[in-house]
Amino acid sequence: MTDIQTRARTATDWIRKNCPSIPNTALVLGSGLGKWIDSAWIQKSIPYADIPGFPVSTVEGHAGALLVAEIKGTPAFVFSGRFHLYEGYSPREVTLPIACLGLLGTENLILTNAAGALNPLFATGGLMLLTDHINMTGHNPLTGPNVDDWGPRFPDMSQVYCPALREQAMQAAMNCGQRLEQGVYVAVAGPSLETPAETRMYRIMGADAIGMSTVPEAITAHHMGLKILGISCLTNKNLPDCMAQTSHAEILDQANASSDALGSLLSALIPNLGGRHG
Ligand SMILES: O=P(O)(O)O[C@H]1O[C@H](CO)[C@@H](O)[C@H]1O
Ligand code: HPA
Repeated sequence: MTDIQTRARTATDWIRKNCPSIPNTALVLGSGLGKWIDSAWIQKSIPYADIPGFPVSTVEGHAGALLVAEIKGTPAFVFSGRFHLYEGYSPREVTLPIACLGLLGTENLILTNAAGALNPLFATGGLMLLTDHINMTGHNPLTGPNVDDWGPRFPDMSQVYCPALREQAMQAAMNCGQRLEQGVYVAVAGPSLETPAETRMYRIMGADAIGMSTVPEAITAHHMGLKILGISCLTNKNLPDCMAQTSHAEILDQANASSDALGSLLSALIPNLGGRHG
């Protein structure tokens, strides 16, 4: 067994023993995107530091706790805080919580993030559904010996973001009267933000939004057969010809401001996802 397999199994066994239920849906909250979760929905909040084998969150805006919640009556795991490559974690460590979900048998995974808008038509504060991604991190969480029990050596990536979940998300947005853009997310390693020349390159490559997360998680989840939905909150415009300065503080402020819109969308969507636990 590889070290990461052992850590994932240890963490999974611990979660199984210590959580009142194993929900069929899990949500990863991006930077500053957790304000909408009603404290009354949280059955249990487990600091990552309590889960053996788990990394700990080091970035502001990422609380670092696994919440066992009921979102409008539907059970969900909420990862309040994620891990990024720039924190110094290996690609496998960054996605360890996702591997645990695969081992627990959770079926639906919603990945959210704060991202810069590369598409000039997308507004700051808006939400974008991921139709696809480009991995420019220079890393892949599946590097190294393949864990055959988890998935194939060469996973097909022709459809990472589940079309049926996307359709349901579009429907939920319509029901909430919300605009939901659709586009391609490019992941970079960070932590430095992009230069105008880099921004121009990513736009020419076909990306609509840019961030430093989500893609490693989506690769691991897809490898293990989870159904994935990705939603970016567009916290800043990232346009090469009128590049405005930005900072993590500004990104967090905008994520906070947009968090209620994300919350309305997810509260409308999650109860309709269905599956093992409804
Ligand atoms: O992708 P999330 O975790 O939302 O965070 C985004 O916000 C941070 C930059 O401010 C980066 O970590 C970027 O990836
Ligand atoms: O403009 C950005 N670039 C990279 N990551 C980000 N996360 C939020 N905004 C950005």
